[in-house]
Amino acid sequence: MLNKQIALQLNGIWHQYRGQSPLHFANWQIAQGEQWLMLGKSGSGKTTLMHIMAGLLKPHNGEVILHQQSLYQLPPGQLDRLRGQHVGIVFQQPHLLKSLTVAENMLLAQYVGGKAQSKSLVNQVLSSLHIYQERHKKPHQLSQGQLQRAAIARAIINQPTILIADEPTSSLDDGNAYSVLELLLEQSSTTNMTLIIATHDQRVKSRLSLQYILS
Ligand SMILES: Nc1ncnc2c1ncn2[C@@H]1O[C@H](COP(=O)(O)OP(=O)(O)OP(=O)(O)O)[C@@H](O)[C@H]1O
Repeated sequence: MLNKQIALQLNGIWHQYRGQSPLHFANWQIAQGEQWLMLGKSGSGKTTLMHIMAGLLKPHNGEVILHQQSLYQLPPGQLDRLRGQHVGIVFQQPHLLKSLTVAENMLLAQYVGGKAQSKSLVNQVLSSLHIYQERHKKPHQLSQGQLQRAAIARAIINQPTILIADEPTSSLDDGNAYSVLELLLEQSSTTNMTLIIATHDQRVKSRLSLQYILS
């Protein structure tokens, strides 16, 4: 059997917001290319854990190991670099700069990620997500489905090895939800990108078999 490379590992993580009960998270080992669902009722800590996994929130305790590096033991500059190199994030609400067009948002993401700015790569990614025609539009000129696809394009433009998506389909109608989900799964399969989707969405649950459940 092939020995799959471990992409991300959580050991002994818990976090406590001021004045709240601590949130404890079970240990989790994720191999490169795996496609996981993160499930849990509202308030169970899904968004918190995604931020911890992505290097955006240091937990009170425990270790996040991303490609053999213990994230929060790194100095901030190195943590940012490692995150920029490996992790793409799709937030619940698309994070695009309102004053820039879709294509300009992608070019900015390349710049911020320390990559060469490449219009041809931007065009290729926008085409693969079926929003090439919308490249000169600003976020407020897009439909919800187009906006979410643009957010996915922004998250994958730097070819992350891990994509973390927080409720990526919850605001979409059935047609758009299925197409966004298929795009995420296809992107993950063709590039061996690890995929982690937090969701309440029944339409998503039936398509992924690996599940991490928050209690
Ligand atoms: N910045 C914060 N300050 C204080 N408490 C917070 C903060 N962010 C989240 N919480 C609390 O932590 C708990 C977990 O929140 P979190 O957003 O991670 O849950 P979730 O599972 O993503 O919820 P939902 O499915 O409703 O989005 C909740 O009780 C929430 O009120």
